[in-house]
Amino acid sequence: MIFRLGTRGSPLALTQAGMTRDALVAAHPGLEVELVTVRTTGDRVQDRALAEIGGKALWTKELDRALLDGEVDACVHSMKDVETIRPAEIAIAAMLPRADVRDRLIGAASIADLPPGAIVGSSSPRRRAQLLRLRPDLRIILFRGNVDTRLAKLAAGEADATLLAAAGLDRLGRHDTGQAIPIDQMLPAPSQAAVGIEVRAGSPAAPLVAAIDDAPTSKAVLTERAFLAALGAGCHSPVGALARIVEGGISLRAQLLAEDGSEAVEGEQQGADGATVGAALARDLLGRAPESVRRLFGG
Ligand SMILES: NCc1[nH]cc(CCC(=O)O)c1CC(=O)O
Repeated sequence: MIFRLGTRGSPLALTQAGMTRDALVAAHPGLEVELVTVRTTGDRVQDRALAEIGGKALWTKELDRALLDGEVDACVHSMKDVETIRPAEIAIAAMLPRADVRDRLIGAASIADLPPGAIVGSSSPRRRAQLLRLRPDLRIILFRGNVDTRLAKLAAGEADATLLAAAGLDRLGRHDTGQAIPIDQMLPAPSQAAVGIEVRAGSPAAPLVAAIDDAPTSKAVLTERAFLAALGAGCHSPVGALARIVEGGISLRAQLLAEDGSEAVEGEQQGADGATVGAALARDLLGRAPESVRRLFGG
């Protein structure tokens, strides 16, 4: 039997699919894994913000269909790009060990070092709001495309700086690109730096893939996703969230922002159960959020 693993075709997606294949083969010696590349709407449309054209489903829709039609046995995703609510027939069977969760700034040594009025390329509402919160003088312009495309735009002078996830840069071997921004300055996106593998619920692939699950990563990322679900967050709402395993359970930090960064609310909660912690922190933050922030969330 050949195990068919669906993936997007970007260099980062193919790297993550290769890591998944290696983990599957290590857990199941002799298993033959074939990568099946699927082009998604998110890959095709490069000139508009995702919010305008339909959101995160654009990264998964075509892969979901290939999975549900039985063309592939499993799909590899950056969990950050996977919608909070998934079709009932699809299950997240495993996550690979999480990479560096931080964002990296490329083009300046730190956020404080950016010249007054500098132009920063980013299409992420979270990064935009967090940057403007720290530096209201900055100008944020739309920057889309895969990691290499964005670095090329920066090199071409379209912006003074850009922000990218350390995880993606590291996985592409770009360990020296950019400066890591401390978590206290920029809380990462929920699920950032996590790779997840989805299967058809109840299929033979489910236990096979579950064998490579990194439990601490799954626990943290599922907590961040529970928080998002409880927020009723549209996927374009400016929100940061990071869970970590602590003695006796899980601790979750999160921040909600107004789109222009003028207002924000943040907090931290801890408990034994990730879903409970996520829901409790969502309730707490929504209860305290100023109107400019609360109206961005579905409640
Ligand atoms: N939205 C694009 C996306 N999805 C996942 C990553 C990087 C890897 C990750 O965070 O898991 C990126 C690029 C980026 O934000 O720099």
